[in-house]
Amino acid sequence: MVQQLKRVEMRDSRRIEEELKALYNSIQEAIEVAGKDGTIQYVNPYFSRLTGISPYERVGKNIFELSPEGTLARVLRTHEPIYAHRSIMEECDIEIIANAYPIVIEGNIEAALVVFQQLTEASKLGEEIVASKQMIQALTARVDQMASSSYTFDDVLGSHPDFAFIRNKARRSAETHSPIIIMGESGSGKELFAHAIHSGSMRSHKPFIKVDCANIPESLLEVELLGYEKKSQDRASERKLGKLECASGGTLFLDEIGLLNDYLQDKLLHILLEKKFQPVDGTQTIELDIRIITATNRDLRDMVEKGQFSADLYHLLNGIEIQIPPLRMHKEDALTYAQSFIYKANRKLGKHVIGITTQAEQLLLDYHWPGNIRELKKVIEMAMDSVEGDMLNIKDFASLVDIVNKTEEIHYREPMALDELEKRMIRLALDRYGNSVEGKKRAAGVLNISLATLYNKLKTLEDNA
Ligand SMILES: Nc1ncnc2c1ncn2[C@@H]1O[C@H](COP(=O)(O)OP(=O)(O)OP(=O)(O)O)[C@@H](O)[C@H]1O
Repeated sequence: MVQQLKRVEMRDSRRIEEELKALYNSIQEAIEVAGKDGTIQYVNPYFSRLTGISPYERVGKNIFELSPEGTLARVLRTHEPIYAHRSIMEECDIEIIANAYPIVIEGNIEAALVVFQQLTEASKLGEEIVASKQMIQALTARVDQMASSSYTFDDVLGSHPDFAFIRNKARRSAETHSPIIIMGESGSGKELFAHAIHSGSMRSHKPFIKVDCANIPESLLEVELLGYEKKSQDRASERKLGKLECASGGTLFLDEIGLLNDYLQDKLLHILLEKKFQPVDGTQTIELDIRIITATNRDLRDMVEKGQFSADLYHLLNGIEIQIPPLRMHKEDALTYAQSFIYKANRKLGKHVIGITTQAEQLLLDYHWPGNIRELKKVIEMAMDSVEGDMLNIKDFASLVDIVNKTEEIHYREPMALDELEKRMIRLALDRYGNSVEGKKRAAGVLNISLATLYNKLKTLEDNA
């Protein structure tokens, strides 16, 4: 019975041996096996084909002598497998990539086996592709972080009821999936609103990508949006990611959409309808997953009526319309903005300005701000450059004084409370003749009141300020 069992075992192990030999012989990878003392026991036919070394030249030699730093010798020393190891096989001067394993029986290392291939251009390319993919993933994560918007609704200052109403509307619309058109004069805060809407949306952790339709030449805008793929003769392809793809998962902000030419309006319309696109000269189809926010300081509806803008595209983009009021319609907020710009400029310039004199504040409130909040920012920054004390005063806003004085005349065509009119006239006269005693005398003369009355009125104005 025992004899019978032994015969069966031997037959089985011979069968396994033969199966392994057939496998090793047919495999298109080089195999080499060394015993625990380093003696090479076996090389398969592919090993000889690849290296030009026959089994007779190889088997029986010791791997610790032939290649002490090679993978087989290292596995025999460490008992640990090695994966995807690149090296030059010195005996035949070919670059190889190898996996090596210990053969362990009942806890003891008995041998080691290495399987390797020549590192061809194709496999090198494969490795490079994997490395490139990893790099792209890392870069995409970085782009997501960098491109992601850093402005929120907390940065959108202003408490005038009309302005607060619009901000609330924008805040609510952020939570929807609708495309949004932001309209408003230049410098009124359209881009800031777009950032805040993105930050308040479900896409906030994804990129916020801006395309400035005004500043990119028409001829480049298509590539800017769609990207391109260029195949050269050596089949290596050059690819530039378009903004539509960069914004994937996030928000694409198309600034000055009114400047998009007919061809691109049409193209954008089809992309939005089909929800996919191909890069310029490319064959690959890319699915579209973005929210579009557009901005314009033009009257798009009027452009549609005049046939200057595609009606279909307008309706597609106009899910929710946000109309930002110009600063002159919420002038009271000018002082809040001014204070925040002073705070930022203090930090930038290392100054310690604490505010604005009442007279200068009045100037800011009187000015009509055609360039809106951006212009106010610039005016404050210029004043911060010249200021000497800790308060911005009227002479830090010299450029505005003349304009305000000229436009006052236009303002006074509108009816207003008599005490407001009196206050403005007194200020106008003092701005013109100065605050010295001599200046006040001349101002009183022009206003047709006594110097004492002027002093009394100034005192009352000061008390009420
Ligand atoms: N409500 C606000 N609170 C604080 N700062 C604001 C506000 N609105 C705009 N700003 C600031 O004013 C400047 C101009 O704003 P923004 O660029 O958003 O205007 P815009 O309408 O997009 O201008 P344009 O039409 O010229 O592109 C920016 O520095 C912005 O941060």
